Amino acid sequence: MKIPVLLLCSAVTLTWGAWNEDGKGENIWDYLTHTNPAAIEDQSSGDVACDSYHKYERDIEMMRELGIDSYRFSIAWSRILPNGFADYVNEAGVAYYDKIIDEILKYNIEPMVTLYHWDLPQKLQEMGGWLNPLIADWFADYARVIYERFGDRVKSFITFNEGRQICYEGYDSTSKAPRLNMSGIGEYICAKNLALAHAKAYHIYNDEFRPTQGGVCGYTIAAGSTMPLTDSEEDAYAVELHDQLSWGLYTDPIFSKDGGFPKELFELVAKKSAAQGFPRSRLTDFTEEEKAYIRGTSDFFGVNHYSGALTSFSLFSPPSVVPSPGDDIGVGQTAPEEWPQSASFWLKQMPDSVYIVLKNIQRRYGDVPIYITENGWSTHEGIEDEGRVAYYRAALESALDALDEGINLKGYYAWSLMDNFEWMAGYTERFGLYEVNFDDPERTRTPRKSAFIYKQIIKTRMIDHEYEPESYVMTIDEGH
Ligand SMILES: C[C@H]1O[C@@H](Oc2ccc([N+](=O)[O-])cc2)[C@H](O)[C@@H](O)[C@H]1O
Repeated sequence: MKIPVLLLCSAVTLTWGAWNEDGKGENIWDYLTHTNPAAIEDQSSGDVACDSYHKYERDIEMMRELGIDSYRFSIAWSRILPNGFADYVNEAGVAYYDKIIDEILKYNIEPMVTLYHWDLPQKLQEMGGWLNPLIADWFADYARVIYERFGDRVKSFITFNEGRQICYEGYDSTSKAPRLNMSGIGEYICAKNLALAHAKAYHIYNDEFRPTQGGVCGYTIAAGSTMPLTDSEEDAYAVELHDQLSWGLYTDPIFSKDGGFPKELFELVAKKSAAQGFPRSRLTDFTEEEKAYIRGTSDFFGVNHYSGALTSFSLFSPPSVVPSPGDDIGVGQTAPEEWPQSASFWLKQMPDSVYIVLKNIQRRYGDVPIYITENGWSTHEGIEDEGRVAYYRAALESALDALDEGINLKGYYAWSLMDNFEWMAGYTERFGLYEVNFDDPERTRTPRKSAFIYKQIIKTRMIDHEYEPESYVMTIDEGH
């Protein structure tokens, strides 16, 4: 089957580097890597990383080599508002993103801009970060600046990248900055504040900017493909609870018919909280007014999808007596040995996984327009990346199966254009179509085998399993 033109094939990266240049303020990842380098697997930081800040011309050349038609990137809040507050706008930061946007548009590459990809200005963290309800207004002020400065040219905005990774990993575990483990409380407070922040940013776009700018504004979560371990009713319910916690907590308030948090999860947390002696539930409900304000505030459903697992109550082993979101649902997961393993412990290649996740989203929210805003595979260093090639071919085939069944899939973004600072894993896991040499001050980029395969898929709109690159020399095709 030929890939329809509506399925864009594009690549994505974060713009790391120049951490303290041209007026940028400190963010929570700068703070974490500088104050606690041991927290990062290779004790590295994003100070220079792939250095997109200085190498953006080469990056755009790579986009043209691949022939992509859209580029998703995030804006660093503290590059635009160094302290997080909108009283002062850093014009040098605005100028940097202006250059990228203008330059990619010249080559007919559409920007898709994420407002928040985990890099909170450190000053705001010191005021409680996503646990402080005032942050909804701080984020809305920031969003307004972004629409004002870039919305004349950017027609696709995403408010948040991955609610759960912001809230659970940052505030209920130590696996992402700011690493505040608030035992079954942090994630739920953060989730509520995030939903309100998103809704405010959406309403501002919708009311003040959409009438003249005419773009779209959406939300992106991470969702794995969950399948029941057995065909028992219990395991089907385990899948439902797992999806409620890992993404429904963030998307039901926006996309479900009635709004608000997922019902079963909400009731379970209330019951568990009472049994644990809490005088009130650890998950505080929205008011009816808030529910109505949040419901319907997304023009599309963005999903970052990588992996999947088999799910069951029988696989759960209680970690400890300390309250936690995982303990609230009591569901465990496993992935069979035979599924290919990437360089990341959490990423295995589940058969038909893109199809399964898209069907799960459709079952939950109907025919909402969906963008796969990230999808990719990690390897270690090296440009021979057969694992990534196999992964992309299978993922795109699985997306085509979903399209065939009428799933409203609008676009596909590969993660990532090039290797980058991979959070707690530092530079030990590589996701790039292009390899970056982090030992080289020039941060030379070299196309991997997967870059040639991806280019061929974009060019022919076909997935040809026999295709091999003729050489490892990349050129820009006419018209790009
Ligand atoms: C590799 C990219 O991962 C994205 O985040 C995740 C992390 C984990 C899962 N998961 O299903 O377990 C999904 C998405 C992140 O947005 C990006 O920055 C990269 O780190």
